[in-house]
Amino acid sequence: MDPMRFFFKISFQPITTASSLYSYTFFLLHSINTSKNVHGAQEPTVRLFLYRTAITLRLKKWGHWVEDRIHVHQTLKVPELNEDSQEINIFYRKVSTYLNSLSSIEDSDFTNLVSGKKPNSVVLSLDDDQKVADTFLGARLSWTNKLEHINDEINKINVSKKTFILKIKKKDKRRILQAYIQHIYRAAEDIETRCKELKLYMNMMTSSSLLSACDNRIVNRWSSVRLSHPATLESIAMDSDLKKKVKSDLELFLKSKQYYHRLGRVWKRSYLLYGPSGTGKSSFIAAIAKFISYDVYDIDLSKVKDDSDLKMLLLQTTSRSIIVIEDLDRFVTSNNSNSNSSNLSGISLSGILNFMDGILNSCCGDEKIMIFTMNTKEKIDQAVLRPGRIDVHLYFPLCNFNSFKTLANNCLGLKDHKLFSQVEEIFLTGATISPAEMSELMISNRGSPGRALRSVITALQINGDARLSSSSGKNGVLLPDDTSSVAEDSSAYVMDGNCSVPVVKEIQKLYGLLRMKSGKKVGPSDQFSGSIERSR
Ligand SMILES: Nc1ncnc2c1ncn2[C@@H]1O[C@H](COP(=O)(O)OP(=O)(O)OP(=O)(O)O)[C@@H](O)[C@H]1O
Ligand SMILES: [Mg+2]
Repeated sequence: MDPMRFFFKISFQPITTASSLYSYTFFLLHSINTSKNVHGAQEPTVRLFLYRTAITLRLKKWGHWVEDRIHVHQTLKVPELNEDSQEINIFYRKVSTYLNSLSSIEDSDFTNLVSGKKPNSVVLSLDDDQKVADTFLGARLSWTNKLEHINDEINKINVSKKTFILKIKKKDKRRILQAYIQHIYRAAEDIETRCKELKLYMNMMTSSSLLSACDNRIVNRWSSVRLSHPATLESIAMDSDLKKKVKSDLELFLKSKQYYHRLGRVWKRSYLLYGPSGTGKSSFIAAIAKFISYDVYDIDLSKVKDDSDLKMLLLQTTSRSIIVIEDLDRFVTSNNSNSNSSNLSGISLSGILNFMDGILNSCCGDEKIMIFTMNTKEKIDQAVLRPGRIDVHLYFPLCNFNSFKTLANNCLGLKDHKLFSQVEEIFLTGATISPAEMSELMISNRGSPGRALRSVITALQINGDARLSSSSGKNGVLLPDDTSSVAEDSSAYVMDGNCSVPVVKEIQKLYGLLRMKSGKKVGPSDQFSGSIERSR
């Protein structure tokens, strides 16, 4: 046989099974024998290694065979349907998901490939009567996917019954069975979460007729679509350290069920994303949802009738989800705090505060992330921002040179270009632009990177000029208490209420401007494109 053809035939099988290993051994030895071996001295070593590995595997298999004959085993059945109710046995589903994820199924000589739940995904699936091995806490277990055909004498039909059969040593059963079942549940839930198709839920308007028609019934207030937003954490232009911190914060949250429960707290975490328009806040929410595989419940407050309607919406959310309220600053401002009302007719400020941290959060399944977005947090009622209601504050700034580079890489595939230095110099003058505007310029000129960068430079110059002329009324000094986007930008540096850093930033900008006007080249500023502030 042509060795290359043989190689292609076997190369899709993992090498870990004995049979595959024999095939590889055969192929390699065949190649060694048929080709002129340039490494002639190594041939015996390779041959020895392959024989030794294959023999070890075979001996291991025999060892298991002998062990299986010596020990008393017990067999446990997991039927697809519950015997009494004939409803689906949930544990059967979990076992199926779990077994199909085992690495030993990949090693089988034969297995099925079926389409997964995500578009274009393919997953492995056990075949009828196929056996698969597993190990847990040092015990060896064997599963069989049994399909029984039963003759139903009464109804005169043939019925197929699917069952998973677990073979376990009697001595191991008492020691590991309970823990093993919990392990299967946990692993299957993790896989289901990762593989599920994400959904975006939106609240529907409550019409009075709908409510009166359903006086005594709970109406589902959510409608859902597939969450198909293409943003990922990788595609968001953001300070890389900040991105890492957010990722590890989320990962820690996911692992902290016991911790939260021990503290007697609801297992939830709240984020505030704030910053000018077009800086990626909404895209970031979609990216987080994908990162942790959570559904998103997007609450449009203008469609919420009153406080109890808001409570009902929360009650109808499921665990492992992200609850989002966008543009909260439009609805809750500090002016309303005395009147205990929001800018919405039926919803009170206390209704929103209770929504954020109230007892209801514990009634609708925990493991929730709450995300609120706003353009500025200056005018928001401070009660909204207190720790517990908002755990992490994330600032989304306008573009700096680093985020420009990320966008140039994402949109134009450019890692470097001769015009980069010119872009950097303009950023040092304090000129800036939103990532939305920047990416739009790049995408519409993607056919010519040079033209795209020149259009970015022009846009930055125009924005810079506009900023200069607007600040000239203040003797050319950008004040830190300016409530324009500069003041917003400066809050990225406020950690634990220290307000001295923004002034430094303004001086840096002014310095950059003066250096550029005098024609001298300025080194890259150490700008930080975002911040993570924790309120604990
Ligand atoms: N930091 C960023 N990285 C990558 N793309 C971005 C970023 N910011 C904005 N964009 C792009 O700009 C567009 C608008 O972004 P997005 O809607 O997320 O902004 P936003 O902050 O939510 O704005 P608004 O406050 O007006 O709701 C999106 O298409 C997104 O891809
Ligand atoms: Mg948005």
